Amino acid sequence: MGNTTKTYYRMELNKYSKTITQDVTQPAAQAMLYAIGFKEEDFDKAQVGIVSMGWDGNPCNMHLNDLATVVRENINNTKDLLGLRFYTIGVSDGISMGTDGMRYSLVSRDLIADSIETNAGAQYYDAIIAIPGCDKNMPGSIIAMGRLNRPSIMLYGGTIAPGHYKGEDLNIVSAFEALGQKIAGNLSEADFKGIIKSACPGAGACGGMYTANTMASAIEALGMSLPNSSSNPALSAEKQQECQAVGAAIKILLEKDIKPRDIMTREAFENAITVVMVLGGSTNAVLHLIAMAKSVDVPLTQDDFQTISDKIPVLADFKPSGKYLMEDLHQHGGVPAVMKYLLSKGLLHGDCLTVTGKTVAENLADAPDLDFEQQKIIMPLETPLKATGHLQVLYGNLAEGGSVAKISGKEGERFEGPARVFDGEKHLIEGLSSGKVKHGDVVVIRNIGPKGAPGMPEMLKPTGAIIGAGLGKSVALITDGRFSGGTHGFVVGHITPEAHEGGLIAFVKDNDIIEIDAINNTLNLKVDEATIAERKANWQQPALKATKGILFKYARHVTSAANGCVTDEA
Ligand SMILES: CC(C)(O)[C@@H](O)C(=O)O
Ligand SMILES: [Mg+2]
Repeated sequence: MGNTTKTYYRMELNKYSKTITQDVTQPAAQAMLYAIGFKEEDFDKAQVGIVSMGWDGNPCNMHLNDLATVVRENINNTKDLLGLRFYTIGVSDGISMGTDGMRYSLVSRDLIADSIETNAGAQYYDAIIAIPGCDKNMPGSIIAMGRLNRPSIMLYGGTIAPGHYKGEDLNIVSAFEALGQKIAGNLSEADFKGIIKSACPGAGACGGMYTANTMASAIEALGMSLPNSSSNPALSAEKQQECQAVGAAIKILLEKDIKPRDIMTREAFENAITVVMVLGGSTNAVLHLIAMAKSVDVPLTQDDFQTISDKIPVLADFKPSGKYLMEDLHQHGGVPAVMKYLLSKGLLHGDCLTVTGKTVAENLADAPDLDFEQQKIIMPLETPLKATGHLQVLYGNLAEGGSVAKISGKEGERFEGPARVFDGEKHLIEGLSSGKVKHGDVVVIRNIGPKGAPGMPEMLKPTGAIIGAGLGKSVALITDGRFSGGTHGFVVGHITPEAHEGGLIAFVKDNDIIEIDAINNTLNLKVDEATIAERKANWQQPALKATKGILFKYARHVTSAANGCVTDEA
């Protein structure tokens, strides 16, 4: 195959794939590469695995295979590189939410990580470009990149455009909240239908600062995607340009041998958390970033989020609790403009390396400046939406291992009320319709943790319905499950230990008083010790709800929410 003239430099670019392409004892492997169309010169190229999470059944993912094709063309037009597409699965949270299907959502994060690791590991790809859309796709991609530690770039599929109905801008959460509005008798059947038909106009991930846009922003701040990747909309010319830019960028990473472990440092994770806090991002960022950090052995805990939350304000007025969508920020300089502002105020580590081969500060040098007159999406530090972060880590007898609250400040920061207990979310909608849930209640949804559900589903159907029913300011909700980025209101999730592990949440009864204090960061059941001991006396761990298949395997291996729900720890 004419490899006698190869230089050391060339050998380095294909340092993994040469195991397949150069070894004379691998003739069958090489025969197979001829079968897929390799020419003589292709055997000397670095192989870039391009993994798309594209599939027809979800707006967040429906366009990703097209992006992957553009990326492959760009890679193949880049000297010394050869692109090979492969595909992995996804789960649409928007579609499976509120059903048993949602148990597979968080599971899909680890399946994505495992499948990318498997394909790229087995085929000896020298570099990875991942093209994710819906929220778990992104941490799944990054976890695989961290494990493989080969030059990698994530190219986010991009945000959806707003929908429109009767002069209102809509998004997916409008459809979730419409149910509560209908239950409360505030929405006609025709408008209910109208909202459903118009909420999502086409390709792209859910448009507010929900989990997809949160994770995309966090990963851009982490340095693992090109600048603007998180705010370039799905169907924009800029997203196409981004696809045309990855070839040159991955080549630089290969040449300089810049790997995920060089980029995903402790300081880079601090940058990511700071950006999540400033943007008012999803609670899911806590467990996903912990899991991503574990993939590169960077120590990161829930308490690190609290430390950053204590000093970083919420500056962005994004949905779900605010007004704007990611596409709006794109019009005003995107995430780089926000990062440039934060860097100028000393709130980001500027010397972290990124997938451009340059540092955060170097990337941001030419980014546009935020214009606080022209736009009201991002507020200046002097007038934040909330003086400290909205993500608060609460401990107490109900959460000895911690819990994560999302406190926008709009609903207050303390809440005390009688428990209204639901095992799983199904009966909550009935509870709302029948008036079982009243002003002042603390709704408890339990037995939906990582092991107990299994799969720790997101509770957007109940929280959306509570908001839609007008109870958002007067009802709190606590759970051992997790939340969608679209959830707002007074909510506490990720309660550890979960009910299935014998956490106190398993022993709460209707009308017990629960106190949530996001000033002192506590979450307590105000029931005396003797009564608690009595309730716990005959407890036996329930059997796993899944007895075979992926949910069984997951329940057996998954760790707690506080540990990022990782599945590959002894
Ligand atoms: C369906 C949503 C809004 O995308 C949700 O899955 C999230 O986590 O934000
Ligand atoms: Mg989600």
